[in-house]
Amino acid sequence: MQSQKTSTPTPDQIRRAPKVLLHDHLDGGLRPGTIVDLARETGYTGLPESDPDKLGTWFREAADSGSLERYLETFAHTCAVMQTREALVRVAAECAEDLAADGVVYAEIRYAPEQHLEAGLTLEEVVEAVNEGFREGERRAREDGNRIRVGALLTAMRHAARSLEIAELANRYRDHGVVGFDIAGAEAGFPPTRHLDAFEYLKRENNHFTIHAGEAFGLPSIWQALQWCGADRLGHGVRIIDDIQVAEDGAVKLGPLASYVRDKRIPLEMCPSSNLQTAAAASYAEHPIGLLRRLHFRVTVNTDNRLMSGTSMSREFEHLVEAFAYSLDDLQWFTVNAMKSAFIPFDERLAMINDVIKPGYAELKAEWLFQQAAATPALASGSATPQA
Ligand SMILES: O=c1[nH]cnc2c1ncn2[C@@H]1O[C@H](CO)[C@@H](O)[C@H]1O
Ligand SMILES: [Zn+2]
Repeated sequence: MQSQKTSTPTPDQIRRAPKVLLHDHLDGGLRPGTIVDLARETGYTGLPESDPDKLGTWFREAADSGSLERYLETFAHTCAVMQTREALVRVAAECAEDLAADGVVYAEIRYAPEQHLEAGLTLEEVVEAVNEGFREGERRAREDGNRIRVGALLTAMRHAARSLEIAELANRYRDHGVVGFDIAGAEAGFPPTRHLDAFEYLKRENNHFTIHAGEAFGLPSIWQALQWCGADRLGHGVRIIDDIQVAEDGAVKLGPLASYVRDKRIPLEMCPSSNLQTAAAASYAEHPIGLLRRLHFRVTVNTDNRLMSGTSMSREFEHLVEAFAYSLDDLQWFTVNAMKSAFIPFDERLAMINDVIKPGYAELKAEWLFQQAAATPALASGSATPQA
């Protein structure tokens, strides 16, 4: 009899598996229907479509542009409707609710407070509104029987000049819903060292940060993020592949930067679908995540922008299962990697791994046993005696 133990996880199992998300933009994950509602309520007339389904399609297609710069243009519409306290609370609450319904148990959601000041909110009011929304979403998730914990990462835009101010904001809200800092936006022409003062400040404060690096620009960006700025994690980091040589016989040689990233267990926040849209990778099967996972880099799987990529954590896992035949053990490995790399305290990360993630996967991994028993009713009724 063939064991089902190693069979491919089903979409339903993937959805029920506990998942951890470290790289997801608040302004890249709105429900299309919410964008339409908020545009009406706030008087924003610039939306390209007014029907939610068509608007969702518009975002996916417009973001499917082959360039990070064009991909980022779509955020003008989401940021436009996220300018009031009520809008931010709603978007954040729905974010937590949607992630929890998808089986995400821990998420770090990022956004750039400086992009939400157009209607007169202060930076503090933006952070407090988003925090309120996350708490509301966690509460609604509990009511629905789901469990999720959400922390915020404050992003500074790399083309702008407010990074030190945003880093100070992140530090001030450190024990109040904010768990770290990030820089995002166009990468080419805006190297991480442009914001060195912000990173040096956070290091002096013993605070945590990640840097978008190695997405639309290569090794120099990753090198700066790590060796000049001291990033705890890399947002994307896919281009680390440029420092890895695979010979025809399969022998692998890591260059000095790739060795450093692997040796120091630098977490890579990989976002496969987003990378296909910005042409940082050609297909799921060719995405560097396959090789990096085999080489035991500290790889994590993320959504980046659920709206623009029409994705979810479950969808990202499904794509990878299809491309690389990953098992539940592989999905657990990605999830434990992500939890180890989170910015919350060590004891909480450990409890999440031991008390939530491992038991969740253990339960899923045991399902084949019971499915098999149910599929052989003759044995259960005793009419067929198994041969010893
Ligand atoms: O993959 C990405 N690379 C770089 N920047 C990004 C990416 N996704 C979103 N943003 C940028 O981050 C801002 C704050 O959330 C978004 O408004 C968008 O401009
Ligand atoms: Zn991102």
